[in-house]
Amino acid sequence: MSLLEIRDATLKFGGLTAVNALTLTVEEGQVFALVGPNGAGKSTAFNLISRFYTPVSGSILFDGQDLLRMAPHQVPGVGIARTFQNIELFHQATVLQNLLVGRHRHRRTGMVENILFTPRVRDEERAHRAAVEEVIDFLDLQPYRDQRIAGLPYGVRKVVELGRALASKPRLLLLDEPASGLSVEETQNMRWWIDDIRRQMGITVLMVEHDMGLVSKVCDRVLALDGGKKIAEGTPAEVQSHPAVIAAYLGTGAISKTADAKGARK
Ligand SMILES: Nc1ncnc2c1ncn2[C@@H]1O[C@H](COP(=O)(O)OP(=O)(O)OP(=O)(O)O)[C@@H](O)[C@H]1O
Repeated sequence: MSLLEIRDATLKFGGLTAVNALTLTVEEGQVFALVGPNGAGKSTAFNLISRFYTPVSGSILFDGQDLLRMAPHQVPGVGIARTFQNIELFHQATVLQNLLVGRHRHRRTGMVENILFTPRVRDEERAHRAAVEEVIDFLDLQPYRDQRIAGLPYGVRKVVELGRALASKPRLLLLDEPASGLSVEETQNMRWWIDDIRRQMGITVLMVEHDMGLVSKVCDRVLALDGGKKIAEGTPAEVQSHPAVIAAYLGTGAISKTADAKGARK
């Protein structure tokens, strides 16, 4: 059974079909990318999986479970975590506190136990701390662990957001433009982390990304959208050289520029 199966999903905003009969299958252990020019429907597809939007037709199954029967707040509980195009963190809280938020889905103790700070609460707290410290080590966030988000550079915030998603120990990680706004060096680090997230942590990754250099290095499979429709699917090389993809990007120059820039630093 595939980990994620979207069948014929369509979403409209008024008269605009943002996602048009999208069919997509992500296998456990894959790193899969959704690409396409601006307005192609990539973020909308992500928001369908997160259940922020409900398709007018089609189905979405996660590990065989019908995601469309779930409310958005139930999605992390089945093992799906995500990052956002515009980083979503608690700016006045520290890195450690933000990562602890990621542990929310694993909390088993109730409000009364927490007020009384029972031994069960103390044990649970220790386990959450240990899980978060593991993520801090993995992402080299030790120098920032007690700093507030508000004072951190953009590139570090981006890593913290990734950390918050990882702290929930998901089976599927949705990354919305993980390289956007990052320097060449930070993008390189992101590449290693995505590789390690798959290899060491065994987490499946589905990402939206414009940087074709990053996509071609970390992804097994790529699906290209344009105008809400699938126009190509295959390996990064197959999709990049597909005539429909070249035509969709024609004029934006994005696909060749990003590939050239990353190729140069290889
Ligand atoms: N909340 C909304 N209300 C109305 N139209 C929307 C809404 N969100 C997105 N759209 C439209 O739906 C289409 C797909 O948008 P979407 O944000 O999914 O594209 P995208 O591929 O993620 O683009 P980008 O790469 O610029 O983020 C676009 O035409 C966009 O203007």
